[in-house]
Amino acid sequence: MSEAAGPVRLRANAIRVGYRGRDVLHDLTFAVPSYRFTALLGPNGSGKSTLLRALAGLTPLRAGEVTLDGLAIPMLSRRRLAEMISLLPQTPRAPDDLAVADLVAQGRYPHRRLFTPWSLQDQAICNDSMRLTDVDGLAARLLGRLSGGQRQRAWIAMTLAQSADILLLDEPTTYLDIAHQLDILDLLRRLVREQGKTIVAVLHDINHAARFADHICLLKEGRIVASGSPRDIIQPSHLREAFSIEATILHDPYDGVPVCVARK
Ligand SMILES: Nc1ncnc2c1ncn2[C@@H]1O[C@H](COP(=O)(O)OP(=O)(O)OP(=O)(O)O)[C@@H](O)[C@H]1O
Repeated sequence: MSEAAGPVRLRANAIRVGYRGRDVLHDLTFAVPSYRFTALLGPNGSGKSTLLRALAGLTPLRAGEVTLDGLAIPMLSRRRLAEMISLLPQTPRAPDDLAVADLVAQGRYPHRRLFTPWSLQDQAICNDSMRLTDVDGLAARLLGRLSGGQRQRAWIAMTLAQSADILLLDEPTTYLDIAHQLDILDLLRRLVREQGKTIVAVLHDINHAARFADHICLLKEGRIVASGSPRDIIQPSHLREAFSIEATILHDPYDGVPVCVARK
């Protein structure tokens, strides 16, 4: 169930990850579908953030390996990895007195060389990233003076400015109002369709995953319980197994997308 049907660039092979004495991911294998938008869903504590960090090469593995284009991640330099993979963590940190434009410019660091001046291309990419995330009007504002949602969009802009092929996003819609949630999810889908990005995003909203993702990977207690298309995964049996909920699956009369109505 965990194998992707299409091409695969990023792959976790039987990875075991833990903190102190406890394993959190148990010999988990996951082939990230390339050029697709994958949603990671699962209950709190099921290991979604841990898996995302492991895919980004930021977590020591107790067993197994993560490979990018067939190479184990430790074989790649930090710079090379950052050119290929951009991670937006769940709670990113930056000084409150940093301006939005300066945060977004940080995204360019893997592409910059010592003594190379900031280029027009760097600036154009940052401007584009801010425009796409609707923070271009906030470029001069300090992070500490933004709302939670504005700050989250600034971080997404920084993640985009990195120009990586693979984006790993931990709860990118947190703090966003419904219109901005839909904007960001639509943007992610367009980045996949129009720019050939590969995206894995931790989402908590089953219906957003059903509507926007091409692929859903359902985690429970550090294991993948189901992985496949939204239609295959948004099923009462899978949702019961992962979340212990009773779900009724309807279909949006407008476009037929599955809609989950959940009860305990
Ligand atoms: N730095 C850490 N030190 C110790 N335990 C940790 C650490 N980070 C995560 N854990 C534990 O690992 C397990 C998986 O956590 P993880 O954050 O990956 O889950 P998650 O599915 O992303 O959860 P959530 O939906 O709540 O964000 C949890 O039991 C958590 O308590």
